[in-house]
Amino acid sequence: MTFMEKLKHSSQVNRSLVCVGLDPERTKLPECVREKEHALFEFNRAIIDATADWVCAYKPQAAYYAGQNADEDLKLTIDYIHERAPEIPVILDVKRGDIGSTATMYAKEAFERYNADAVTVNPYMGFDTLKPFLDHADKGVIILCRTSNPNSGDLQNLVCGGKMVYEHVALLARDRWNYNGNAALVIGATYPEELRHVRELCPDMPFLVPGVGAQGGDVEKVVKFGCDRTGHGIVINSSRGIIYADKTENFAAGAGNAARELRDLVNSFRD
Ligand SMILES: O=C(O)c1cc(=O)[nH]c(=O)n1[C@@H]1O[C@H](COP(=O)(O)O)[C@@H](O)[C@H]1O
Repeated sequence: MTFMEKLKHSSQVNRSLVCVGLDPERTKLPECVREKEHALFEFNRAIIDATADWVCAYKPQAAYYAGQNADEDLKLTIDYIHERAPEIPVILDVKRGDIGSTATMYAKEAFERYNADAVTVNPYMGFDTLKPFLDHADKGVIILCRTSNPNSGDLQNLVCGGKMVYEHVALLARDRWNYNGNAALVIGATYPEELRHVRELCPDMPFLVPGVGAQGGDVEKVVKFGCDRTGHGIVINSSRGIIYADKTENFAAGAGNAARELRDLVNSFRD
């Protein structure tokens, strides 16, 4: 199955548009797992077991593993998702972007070394830096368009050629870059009007929408403005809001409840 097929299937089977972000920080883990060998993986494993019925995707952010000298925990985590919940796609969040020869190695890292189903990429350097990812027709390539952070407008809202930079990205991703039908966009939940606008520009593209939970994005607006005409088309990511919902040894049950509650809240706003 391709990433796009897998995502459609998982969101239907679990009736969910929710993605759990697996961004564990060692100092924030409950004491009962913090001292274990492969503590980040052990934490993730319990979270995956507790949330697998409520989500359409998982999204580990690679910096949490690279920055804490825990690449092996990332590999163990992705392998575990494929084994425990093979219908749920894994989005490896790395936001890569570099010249073609280097990007080819980044694509190998994401799709061969880590066996991810999709990857996040940065379009700043242009098409030739995205092509090594887009050439993998079975994998999803999720392109930063209008990001959730406070200063995302510094560059993304600049007007050139009569359009804002993020609008150019959306149109390129919809048309020229989507030759394999595997392109998607990142639009932050913190910018609902931009989300509505990009949905108008790109009626059929999937969007990864981070920024609910810890960053305060409005879930109702995300659903109302972001869903496509079939009531799908968005993957709403929450990381800290789910994985740290309960900071005690009951963390996994807390994460399971938080994921189910977010799924139900999202579904309550769907037509
Ligand atoms: O590509 C992303 O996932 C991403 C894009 C963006 O615009 N904003 C954003 O927060 N993210 C990621 O989404 C996650 C958000 O985490 P929480 O704020 O804890 O839910 C982190 O892994 C971020 O790196």
